[in-house]
Amino acid sequence: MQIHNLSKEPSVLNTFISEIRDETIQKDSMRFRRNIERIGEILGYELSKSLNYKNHTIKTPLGESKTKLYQQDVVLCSILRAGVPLHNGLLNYFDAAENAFISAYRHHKDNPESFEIIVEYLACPNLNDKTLILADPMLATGQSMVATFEALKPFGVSKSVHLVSVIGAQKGVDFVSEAFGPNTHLWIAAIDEKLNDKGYIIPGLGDAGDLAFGEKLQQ
Ligand SMILES: O=P(O)(O)OC[C@H]1O[C@H](OP(=O)(O)OP(=O)(O)O)[C@H](O)[C@@H]1O
Ligand SMILES: O=c1cc[nH]c(=O)[nH]1
Ligand SMILES: [Mg+2]
Repeated sequence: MQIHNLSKEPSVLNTFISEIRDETIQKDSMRFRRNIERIGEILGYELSKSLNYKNHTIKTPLGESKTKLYQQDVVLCSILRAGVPLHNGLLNYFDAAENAFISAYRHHKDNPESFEIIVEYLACPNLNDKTLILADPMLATGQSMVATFEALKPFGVSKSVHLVSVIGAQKGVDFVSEAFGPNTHLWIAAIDEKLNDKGYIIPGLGDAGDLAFGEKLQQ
């Protein structure tokens, strides 16, 4: 897996990351969602540089312009709930992408320290020979990404896989790096040091789904 950690090079992206982490600014849920969306746009732009391009000639009113355009074979799959604003950001740039949605949540069983990933809802187009982008803002243990990819297998074999995430823990990055094959990429805005005993990224930002959409009752 090729890991593209965008925070290695300082840019305006750092401002958006700082705002979603900041315990005061992140309380503005509209700003939180918009910042995740803006980060999705930046990650999508960087990812776009790795796609396949073909020569095209565009007729302008005054002549012809030669350019290269990417192959329109992108399927954008996001993990509910926190994936929704990231999905919107990516879709802002991949206009004609097909879309898949999957619900994968961490179900805490007997104690807050242990959980299993529950996949319930899945809507997905044919993935054969497509460019699959799997998006989830938080890559903590990496189990949600791996469980999602497993659940997508009956829908076909994509020609390439791109994971897109905002903040990851090194442990989760190592886990997906091992689980996904060589023809895969991870596009990520920041990689943090560790997880706490409840599987939250430290320093991270807290609970992305709750910050974007409000607290949910535990099932
Ligand atoms: O890498 P992992 O250890 O699998 O954890 C990451 C997952 O946890 C969060 O989802 P959560 O269960 O909080 O659901 P939500 O989006 O509905 O809040 C997050 O959005 C990821 O999907
Ligand atoms: O730190 C974390 C880990 C999982 N999900 C979140 O929203 N935050
Ligand atoms: Mg959550």
